[in-house]
This record gives sequence, C-alpha cells and structure tokens, in this order.
Amino acid sequence: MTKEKMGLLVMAYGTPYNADDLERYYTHIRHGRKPTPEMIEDLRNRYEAIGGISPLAKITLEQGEKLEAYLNKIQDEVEFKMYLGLKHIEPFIEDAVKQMHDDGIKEAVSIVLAPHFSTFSVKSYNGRAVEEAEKLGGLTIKTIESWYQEPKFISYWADKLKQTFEQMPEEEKNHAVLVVSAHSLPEKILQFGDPYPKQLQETADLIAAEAGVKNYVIGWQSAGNTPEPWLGPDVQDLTRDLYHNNHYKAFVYAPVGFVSDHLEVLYDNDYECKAVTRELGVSYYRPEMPNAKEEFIDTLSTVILKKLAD
Ligand SMILES: CC1=C(CCC(=O)O)c2cc3nc(cc4[nH]c(cc5[nH]c(cc1n2)c(C)c5CCC(=O)O)c(CCC(=O)O)c4C)C(CCC(=O)O)=C3C
Ligand SMILES: [Fe+2]
Repeated sequence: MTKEKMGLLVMAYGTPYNADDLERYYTHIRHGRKPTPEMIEDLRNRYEAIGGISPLAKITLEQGEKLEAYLNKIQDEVEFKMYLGLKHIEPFIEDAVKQMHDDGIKEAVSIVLAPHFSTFSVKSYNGRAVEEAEKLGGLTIKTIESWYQEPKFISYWADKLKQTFEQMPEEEKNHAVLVVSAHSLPEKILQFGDPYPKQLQETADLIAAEAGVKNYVIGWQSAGNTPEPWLGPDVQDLTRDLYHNNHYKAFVYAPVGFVSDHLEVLYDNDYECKAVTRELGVSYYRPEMPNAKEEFIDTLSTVILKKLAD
C-alpha cells in the first residue's frame, strides 16, 4: 500500500543569492518601493562585513531537507514532501504552493522558521500560503501560528545558556546579564493587540527559569530605517543602560526570534552589539543559533506532528 503524500511547506524570510539580487530583494521587502542608492550601499556594506553574502540561503534549504528526512524517518503514516516557500525572493511562498498543487498534493502542513506570531511576520506568511491554496483549489494547508512554547525549543536555548555561563570566568558569572531579543517591529502593532511582545517576554521567562539565569531582560534589534517609532529598547542602547545602571561585566545575547546565522545575528549582534561591549570593556557572548542541528530538526518535527494530531 502506498502511503498518503503530505505536503510540508517550510516558509522562511529569504536572502539575496548573490550581489545582483540585492536591489530587487530590498525592493520586495519595501513592498515595491525602490530603496535609494545610499540604502542599497548601506545594505551591501553590511553583507560585505559578514563575508559578502548571507549563509541563510544554504541554512534554510538544509533545515527544510533535514526536516523532511527526519519526519519520514520517525513516523510511518504519511510521506512528507518538502516545499520551500520564501517571503522575499524565489521560490516565493506562492511558487511553493503552486508546485504542491501541480504535484497533486491535497493536504499539507506549513511552518514558518520564526518562533513568534506577529501580524507583520507569521500572519502574512500564512495568509499568503492559504490565499494561494484557496485560489488554486483542492489543497488544504494546516498552518502553525507560533511554536515558541514548544518545550524542546525552550530547552535548546536553556542548554546553550547553561554551557555559556559554565564557561565564564568566576568573576563574570555573578555579574552577567542575559539579553533575549527578537526583530523589532513598528510600534503601531501594539494598537491592534499584537501578541508578539508578550510572546518574547514569555520566551525569556521560560528560558531564564530553565537555565537558572536571574539577571535577564528582553530587547529589540534590527529596527527598520523608517521615521515611524519601532519597538524598543534597542539591544545596543539597552547594553549601555544596563552597564551604567548595574555595572555588569558580561553580556550574553540570545536572539531567540531568529533560528539561523544571518545578517541580523552576524552583523547586528556579532558586530554591532560586540562593538558596544568592547567600548564598555565588558565580555560578549552569543550562543550558537539552532541552524540545522539535529536537536532543532527534532524540535520542528515535534511541533509539526503535534499540529497534525490536533
Ligand atoms: C519580524 C522580522 C523578522 C523575523 C521573522 C522572520 O524571519 O520572518 C525578520 C527577519 C529577517 N530580515 C532579514 C533581512 C532584512 N529585513 C529588512 C527589513 C525589515 N525586516 C522586518 C521584519 C522582520 N525581518 C521589517 C518590518 C523590516 C522593515 C521593512 C521596511 O523598510 O519597511 C531588510 C531591509 C534593510 C534593513 O532594514 O536592514 C533586510 C535586508 C533577514 C535575512 C537576513 C540575511 O539576508 O541574512 C531575516 C531572517
Ligand atoms: Fe527583516
């Protein structure tokens, strides 16, 4: 008997594949408004600083492929077929849904490679997937709203933090602070009761409790370059304030709103935050991102199987 085929739609942000993609990628992020040459230059310089191009494309693909293989290994009821759908570059979410439909897939489950729900991120990924499926007909997609509460996700960061704190010199250990962060969003999300800030706070509380970390705060990073107010405090300002008010000797950054090594982590944390800690004469720590580590693939598999069992 042949097993039922189940579509596995893995959605992620996307990144330029090469320098020539930069302008159209940035334009897509800006909803079709062309960035100025200065903005393009600024972005190009940040990508240059992390080695020319982001490792994100390779990592996202590896996460998707390993997730498909892992799910097919640990269960025998359905055969998962993975489709990658990106928000801002091809293969776009709509391309992936169209491909599933063309392949005769009737049922699919989708996951966004970002743990927290917000109207600006996960809602738009899921909305685009469902809208395309409804347009084509005959294909239903079960979408996952958020998965930051998955205990295996919390344990990932708690374990990494325990290791980080264990490795610290004694004199730093009692004067260290954990900064738990996610991508900032325009403050106007608060007006419609977006759960995003509460979810980040809850993530921080759960991780700190499991890791036994007493000094911790949440912060926001990578805010956009627009005149409107963005959620704060920004992690760099926060670093200075925490230093001046509490004289911490070590700063540990956990960018839990992301799951991969990419521009926001490799530049905004490892370059910009690190520069602030260097200026203040304190230590900088940033545990490894989940990327395609087996424990993270296992986490995502658990989230998906729980959704299908609902
Ligand atoms: C919520 C959120 C996530 C996390 C959830 C998720 O993962 O979905 C995320 C992730 C990412 N964002 C990324 C890249 C960028 N985001 C930008 C700009 C923006 N992001 C926003 C939101 C988010 N973004 C917003 C509201 C803007 C402003 C748009 C405007 O201007 O109105 C810009 C423009 C320039 C700049 O602002 O830096 C870039 C280059 C990359 C890929 C990095 C790489 O290539 O390695 C990743 C994973
Ligand atoms: Fe972004």
